[in-house]
Amino acid sequence: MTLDLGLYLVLDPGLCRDRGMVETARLAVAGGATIVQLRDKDADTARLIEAGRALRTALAGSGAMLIVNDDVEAALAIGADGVHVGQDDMDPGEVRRRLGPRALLGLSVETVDAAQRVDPVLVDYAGAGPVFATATKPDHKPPVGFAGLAEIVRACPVPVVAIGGLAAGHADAVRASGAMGMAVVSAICGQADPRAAARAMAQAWQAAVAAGG
Ligand SMILES: Cc1ncc(COP(=O)(O)OP(=O)(O)O)c(N)n1
Ligand SMILES: Cc1ncsc1CCOP(=O)(O)O
Ligand SMILES: [Mg+2]
Repeated sequence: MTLDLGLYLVLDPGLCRDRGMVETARLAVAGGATIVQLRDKDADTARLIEAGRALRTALAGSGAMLIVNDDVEAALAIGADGVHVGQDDMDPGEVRRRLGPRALLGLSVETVDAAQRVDPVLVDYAGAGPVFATATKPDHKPPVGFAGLAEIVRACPVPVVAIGGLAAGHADAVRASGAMGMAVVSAICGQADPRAAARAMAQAWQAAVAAGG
């Protein structure tokens, strides 16, 4: 399966509220999300596995990839397409060793220096940001803005998905930075109509790609 970072949904169970992560993901993928990340910072491995298996079943046949945040053991048990880790999580070499060669490995990069250190033999894509300050991740690093994002993209040897405070209206600027997609939490999770929200973002992204080449 080809990696399409275009519209990358990062789930947050709190923001999904009563609709839940599975239904939010299903609607977002119906609207055009290409990747779904299971991110539940309060869940232990057993709970992640339960949630991830339900997500995997719901997304089967949709073409969307399933990535698990932070937890390699859960990703393996779920049969997910990959794992996303940050600079302060597990070493990418160790993640790759435990994951095996086929699964995707995403790594967060918040600075040009971190982007330059990405090993493309181990890492498949980078999540760069936050572009803007966001309440979704209270412990985020300083925002990089679009100029900082462009510098990170230039320095990074793997495709970059931008994250942090993004909405449909940012598609042109994100694309102009050289990033290959937009990762979002609150622009989809907890929205009254996650499918419509995802569709608006996916269409904005596709229009930005078509306009910019
Ligand atoms: C696509 C994407 N990019 C960045 C992150 C942030 O990862 P990390 O820095 O490890 O922070 P937590 O998400 O674990 O709080 C991400 N999850 N996804
Ligand atoms: C997980 C993560 N990593 C950097 S910012 C962020 C949260 C992005 O959430 P939102 O799209 O609601 O700003
Ligand atoms: Mg992490």
